[in-house]
Amino acid sequence: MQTYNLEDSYIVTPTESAAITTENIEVSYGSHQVIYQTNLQFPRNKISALIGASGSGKSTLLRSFNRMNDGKANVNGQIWYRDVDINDRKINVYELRKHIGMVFQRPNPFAKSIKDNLTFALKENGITDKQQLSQRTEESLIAVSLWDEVKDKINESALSLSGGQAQRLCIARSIAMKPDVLLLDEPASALDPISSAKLEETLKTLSKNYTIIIVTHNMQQASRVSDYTAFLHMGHVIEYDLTENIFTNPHIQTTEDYISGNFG
Ligand SMILES: Nc1ncnc2c1ncn2[C@@H]1O[C@H](COP(=O)(O)OP(=O)(O)OP(=O)(O)O)[C@@H](O)[C@H]1O
Repeated sequence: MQTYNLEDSYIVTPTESAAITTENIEVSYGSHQVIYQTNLQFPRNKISALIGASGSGKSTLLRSFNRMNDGKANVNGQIWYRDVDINDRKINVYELRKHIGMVFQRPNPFAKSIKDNLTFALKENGITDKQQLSQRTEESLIAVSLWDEVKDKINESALSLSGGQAQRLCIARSIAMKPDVLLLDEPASALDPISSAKLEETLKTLSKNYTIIIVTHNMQQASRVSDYTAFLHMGHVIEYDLTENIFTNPHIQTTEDYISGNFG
């Protein structure tokens, strides 16, 4: 692979107000540093994509935003969410994750009914009113365009759903808790193209009410779905800009080479 100057970067500050701002974030697994000096602002109610070759650090960076690296990696620097540094060790991680939810690569519904998948965490958080539980269930399923597909089998096992439906259920499960921010780590990589397209539509709709940060390997997906894109290379954010600019008019050679398929 061609050697690039990793200090060469082009990072914009979005004009919209930020939901999450990182300040000098660095992440290491033991002595292996995998994220370097990251300063990014992720705007509210927009979709931001993290792209880059395998091993560039996308998932590691994403996982810092709701403390999923705790116990695995050292994260230094600040991550601001509503004037709170969520990287502060004193933060209640359980509470934090009610505000910043995460959906993983493989759909992982609980082996419970569709309804129980959605109400489980709500009940754990003290919501017991049946009408309220039903309303949240319906709202969350409508938000991910799953309600019409499952409304007649809400008490059946979630394990009977297709991969695409199960992934949308997992997103519904996250938003049932009414978070602000949704982190998605390659949510479509295990889905067929039709389910993947449906998921992209869902994300677009959800971005009216949620801030979404998505890791994706799929550049077409990033260009279709996201408003902003950060390109990572060997743990460095090389370029961060409006998605349209990244894909049509990148400022840095490394970005251009990556998006034109010259490596990765
Ligand atoms: N739990 C871990 N322990 C040690 N090293 C890890 C761990 N997770 C990731 N790494 C290392 O951190 C670096 C970045 O990995 P990460 O998974 O964040 O990259 P990525 O860009 O998301 O890759 P991919 O697209 O393949 O998922 C890699 O060198 C990887 O081997």
